[in-house]
Amino acid sequence: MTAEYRLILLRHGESEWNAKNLFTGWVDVNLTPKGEAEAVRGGELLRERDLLPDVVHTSVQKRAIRTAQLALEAADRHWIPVRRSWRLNERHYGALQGKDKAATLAEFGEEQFMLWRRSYDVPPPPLPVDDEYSQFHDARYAELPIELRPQTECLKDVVARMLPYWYDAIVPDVRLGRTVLIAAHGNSLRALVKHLDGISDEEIAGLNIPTGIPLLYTLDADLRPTVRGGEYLDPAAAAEAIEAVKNQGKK
Ligand SMILES: O=C(O)[C@H](O)COP(=O)(O)O
Repeated sequence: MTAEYRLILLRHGESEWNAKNLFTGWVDVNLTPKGEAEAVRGGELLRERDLLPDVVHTSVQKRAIRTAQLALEAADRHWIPVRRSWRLNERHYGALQGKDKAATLAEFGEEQFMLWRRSYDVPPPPLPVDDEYSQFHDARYAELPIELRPQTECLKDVVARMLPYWYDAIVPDVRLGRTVLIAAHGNSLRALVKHLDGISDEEIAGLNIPTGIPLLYTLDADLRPTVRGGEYLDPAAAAEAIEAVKNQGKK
């Protein structure tokens, strides 16, 4: 019989900087009340579908951590083991961190804006380590060798730093037959989806992940998705929210 494993991806709920339309990256902003409600709804969807996580993996950023906590509370799974890694953090947005998306689009034009936002291998300019929006000296990265602390990243960089965690920390949980919840970010989840679905470097530009809606992947014995793209637990809300993410900056 073919083994089937369950993996649930959850982008954090709306953050304060999502609401303000600012590039965020590694800046540690909180959830808005709407984002908190999205996280709770995400947990309710898990409970309704009997997809109760056995273990949760999060980034070290509070919008993902709090989303996981709120979702697990709503699913009555407060008690499950938690693991966190900087490798699940949002893409470091370099010098764009703290900048308004619409103003950046107006200043640099659509081509450059989309290159920075969605190209696979073009990072934004680096963020100086002493910039007000730099996290280079943040306590949570104190044990991270300085050569691993990014000052900017493209999606290709995120794939490279995320995959070791996937293979070494998440896959062993999946292989044990646990229902694994990953609470992370738009671009760290795009990196994982690219890997799982075998999406090309070009095609990945068109993939957007909405906040707060669980995305279920069922994986076969070789950890390949049985359904390419997985299944959003609220497909109608996901479709609408994906359009909104795609058009950020254009309003
Ligand atoms: O870091 C950010 O600004 C967002 O979380 C992701 O933004 P993006 O959809 O513009 O890449």
